Amino acid sequence: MPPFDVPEGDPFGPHNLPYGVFSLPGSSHRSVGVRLGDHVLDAGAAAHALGSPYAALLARPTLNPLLAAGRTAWSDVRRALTAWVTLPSHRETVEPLFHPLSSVTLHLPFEVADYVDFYASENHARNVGQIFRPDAADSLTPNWKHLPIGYHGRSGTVVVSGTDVVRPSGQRKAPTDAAPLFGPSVRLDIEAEVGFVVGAPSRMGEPVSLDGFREHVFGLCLLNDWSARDIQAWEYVPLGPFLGKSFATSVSAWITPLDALEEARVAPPARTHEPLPYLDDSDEEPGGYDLRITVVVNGHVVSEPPFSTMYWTAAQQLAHMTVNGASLRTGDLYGSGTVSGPADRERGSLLELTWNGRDALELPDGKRTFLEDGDVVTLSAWAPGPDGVRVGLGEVTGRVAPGAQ
Ligand SMILES: O=C(O)/C=C/C(=O)CC(=O)CC(=O)O
Ligand SMILES: [Ca+2]
Ligand SMILES: [Mg+2]
Repeated sequence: MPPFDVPEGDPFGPHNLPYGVFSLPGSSHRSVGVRLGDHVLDAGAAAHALGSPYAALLARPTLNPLLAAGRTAWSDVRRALTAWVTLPSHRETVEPLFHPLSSVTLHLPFEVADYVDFYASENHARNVGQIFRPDAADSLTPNWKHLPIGYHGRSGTVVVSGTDVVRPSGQRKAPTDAAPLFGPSVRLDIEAEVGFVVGAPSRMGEPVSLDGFREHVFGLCLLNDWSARDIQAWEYVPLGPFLGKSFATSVSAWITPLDALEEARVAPPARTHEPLPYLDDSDEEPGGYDLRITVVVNGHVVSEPPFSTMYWTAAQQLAHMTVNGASLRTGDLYGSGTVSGPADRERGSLLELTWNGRDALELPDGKRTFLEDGDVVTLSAWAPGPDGVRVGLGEVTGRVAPGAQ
């Protein structure tokens, strides 16, 4: 059982060390935790016991102080943690500060400041374009290859993995309906995404360039952008997503630091249009990440979206988000946009997987177009790590609870 002896090849070995926030049974006290195997280390308690200068940053109920501390502190803390969980000399002190994962409650690990969601998968954008705008000349809008399209979402409804999602009610109007109807959504969907967590803030009026990505972004998580397609299709013209998406966004409990994902960096797809200079990453380090996502509905794998296929990178999204001088705050979260690969079973939404409900998925326990009450959706992912060992990205799960009638 000792966490020090985590099996070789474990995706949550000492090469990973994602951060979260946990509490123990019967206690409301929240602590910053670091995952090792199937245990969580009380990072603040370990820092205190070892007399670390980072004890004050880590002995907090949220990751925000650590996020705000910036890249040098992030690297120092990670180096220290790696030593604490691997050096035999620390074992006696640190080992009692681990708790089995099964015994703790995981919480939303940071206070979400602003939330932005992008639209960066070309496969997804083309699929949705064909479904929502079948009469348009091109499935991509004319701006798509020139800027990463996004919208500001609702940060107050970002919830941690495991939180039930109540089916939203709202207006819908199919082209065949004479007038709008009101009631619980009948086209509740998921969107498999990766969320990027901003740590270091920026100043208003000062855009963050592509190479500022690593200075400002701490790490990433998995994100499910729950979407009510019927509400969305009726409301979105001309200002974009609103109530069809603002009711809930789920994130994984573990934030994987960018430093754990060095081996996963890959070049994004070849650009078919030369971007404007502030988005031109041709001379930058590879901005893509090779993350392999799995989408599971009620225990059945329905899709395996490959994040490496995303056209716009997280660094380009950050540069675009701030090019007008908008500032970053600690705890800002931005979603990559739905991840859809080129193959049918690589699509990141039921909208695409069922082609707007036309082609039901045949699951072992029945057909599925959109989500039904009681359905459980789980996104998980891993990335290549050092020496062929995987970096586990944890999971984000949620159950659909019935809406108000
Ligand atoms: O093309 C549209 O009108 C709508 C697209 C979406 O719903 C996707 C969205 O939220 C962005 C994304 O996740 O890629
Ligand atoms: Ca989305
Ligand atoms: Mg959402």
